[in-house]
Amino acid sequence: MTALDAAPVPLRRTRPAPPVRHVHVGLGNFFRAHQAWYTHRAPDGDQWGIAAFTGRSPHLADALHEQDGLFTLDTRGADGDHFEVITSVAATHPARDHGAWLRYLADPQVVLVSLTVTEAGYSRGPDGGLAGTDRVAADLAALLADPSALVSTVPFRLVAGLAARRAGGAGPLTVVPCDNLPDNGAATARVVREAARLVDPALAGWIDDNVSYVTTMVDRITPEPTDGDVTSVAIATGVLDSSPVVTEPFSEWVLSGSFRAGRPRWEAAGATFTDDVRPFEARKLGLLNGAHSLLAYGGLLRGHTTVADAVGDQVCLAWVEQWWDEASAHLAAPADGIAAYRTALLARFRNPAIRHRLDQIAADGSQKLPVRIVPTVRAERAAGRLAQGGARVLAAWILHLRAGASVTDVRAAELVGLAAGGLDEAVPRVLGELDPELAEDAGLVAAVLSEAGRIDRA
Ligand SMILES: NC(=O)c1ccc[n+]([C@@H]2O[C@H](COP(=O)([O-])OP(=O)(O)OC[C@H]3O[C@@H](n4cnc5c(N)ncnc54)[C@H](O)[C@@H]3O)[C@@H](O)[C@H]2O)c1
Ligand SMILES: O=P(O)(O)OC[C@@H](O)[C@@H](O)[C@H](O)[C@H](O)CO
Repeated sequence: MTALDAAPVPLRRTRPAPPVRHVHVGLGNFFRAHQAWYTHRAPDGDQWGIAAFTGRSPHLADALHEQDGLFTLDTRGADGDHFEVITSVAATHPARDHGAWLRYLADPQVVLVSLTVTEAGYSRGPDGGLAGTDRVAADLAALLADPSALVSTVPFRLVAGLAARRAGGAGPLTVVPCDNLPDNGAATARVVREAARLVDPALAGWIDDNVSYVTTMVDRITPEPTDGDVTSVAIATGVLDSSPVVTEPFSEWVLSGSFRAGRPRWEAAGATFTDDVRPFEARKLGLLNGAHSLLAYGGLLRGHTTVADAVGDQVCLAWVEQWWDEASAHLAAPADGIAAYRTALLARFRNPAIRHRLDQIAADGSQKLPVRIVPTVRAERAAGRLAQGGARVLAAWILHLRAGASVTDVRAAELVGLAAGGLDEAVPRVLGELDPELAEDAGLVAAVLSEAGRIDRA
């Protein structure tokens, strides 16, 4: 008998939601499987309700509002599925509900803002400063005209909220970015400071004095859920949840920095607090995310759909191992620790219950390759070597861009144009967009061209 032999029960709260003291931007799958889950498990989690805003589309905010912010986390491991209803999300809002955003930020009870807005969401230019995009210019003009105007970029949403906080005398606050960016605390501080200075230098000074930025390494493979997941959760639990999340058993959260006005006891739920996140971050970005990007571009070219499919292909697996050898040479961790990490990663990639689509991972290569692949390519060059595995990832990305129609990237139109035409000219043109020095390195350009030819024949 399945739970669905009876009519499925709607998901609704039977107890009051926790009081909101934490606001999140980027209500999506990863936030729900990770930060919301840590707070749910923290011993004082019932004092730390989260108000979560979508980054753009209202869909998930509306769907979760219908079920009081509750959702089912379906953790899929070798021993089957484990279901938990997560209670920490007290309220959900679409991005356009800017009035609610300003009210939360002006509330002294709210002392944390976390972010999962993708690498592209930070509006960073190539040097890490605030990008000179049309959206940034539009937000600046809007805020100069009206401090409560609706703005869309993350740096200006934060600046608008912090201006409301300063006006309301609500005191210090901590920002906790949780995207796959190296030194994400400093990266966030920089774009917020630059945006604030453009709006009002005095506000920028207040932010410097009252806002801290924590740096984090986050890890939990969380694919986009499918309609089938809604059905399988309903069958297994008897609960009608429109928006469950599927994730893997592994989870890691490493944080560093000071919290100006408190936080949940996330360490009691498994988070690690340290003085230096960098070794954790370099290992994860190079080994996990670097291999993901390799499998995404190389695996899609070889006709695969998911990470598990691609890593089951001996050609892709050999590519991953070669990439890992190159990346591992530049990691600070001891060799036995890296070997164990690689073994564990392979098991995570092979998890047959996690359908992590390669096209999801392939999005925004222009933002991901500079932090996942280019540091190893540069370090290998500095060591007098040419990273063949790294060159292969760059080649696979350029071939992916040349396929054109399926490219999802904040810079898609521009990059697809640069990647078109004769490959000999296209390779240095595209590499130059990642880093001009790469395009001037004749040995690297030749290696990328050669790998592009090999991938086509593999
Ligand atoms: N899914 C994972 O396995 C995983 C693991 C570790 C870290 N992350 C980080 O979390 C991010 C989100 O992943 P997800 O799986 O939750 O994706 P998702 O698509 O479920 O949610 C993404 C959220 O970010 C918002 N967003 C997207 N682009 C934005 C932009 N330009 N500006 C503002 N908001 C924007 C969306 O509106 C949505 O609210 C990733 O990009 C990554 O940096 C994800
Ligand atoms: O989430 P993105 O788009 O930054 O990258 C895709 C994957 O590499 C990523 O989500 C990993 O699954 C994750 O970083 C594992 O913790």
